[in-house]
Amino acid sequence: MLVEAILEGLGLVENDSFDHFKEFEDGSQLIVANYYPSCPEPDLTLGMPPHSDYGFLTLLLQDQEVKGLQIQHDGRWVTVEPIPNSFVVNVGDHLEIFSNGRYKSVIHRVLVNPLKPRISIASLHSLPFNSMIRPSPKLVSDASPRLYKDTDFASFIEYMASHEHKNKNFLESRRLT
Ligand SMILES: O=C(O)CCC(=O)C(=O)O
Ligand SMILES: [Fe+2]
Repeated sequence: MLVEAILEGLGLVENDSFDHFKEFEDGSQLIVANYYPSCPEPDLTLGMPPHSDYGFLTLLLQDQEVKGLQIQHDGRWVTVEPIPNSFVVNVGDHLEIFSNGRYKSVIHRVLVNPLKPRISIASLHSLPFNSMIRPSPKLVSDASPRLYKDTDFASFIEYMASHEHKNKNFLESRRLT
């Protein structure tokens, strides 16, 4: 549903939607359970450092009681208040690449709480692990040149094993300019 709406919003439904839908239906899902112990000195550390998610979309179930997730917006960190019975939906690197920059992968981090531990569950969705992710050809033109290199899981592993990740994030490593 979400992916359909996004493809429609990008103007791709009438053109090559069937190929895309099929690939997404056969796509990958990675579930991550995060546990952040309480920390007596929360100003000295982070639960999770700033990053963007590898994948197309992340559905995140936040702890209902203990906040901690922050997104970077206009150069500031903004706390994402937990909303009962709802998922936070994050745009990941693959959607930024696929949409040739029309959607922006969101940088986020997690603070720790001085008194209570926090739990979150993230479900990362993308194309199959062996698929190549590239800007949709329909979104590349003279007016909107291709911004990202081809990207697959192997390139992510290569990046993680390299020294590059100390200097820039994965998405930056895929930029052509
Ligand atoms: O714990 C959270 O709220 C966010 C977790 C997260 O960013 C991740 O698992 O990638
Ligand atoms: Fe994340």
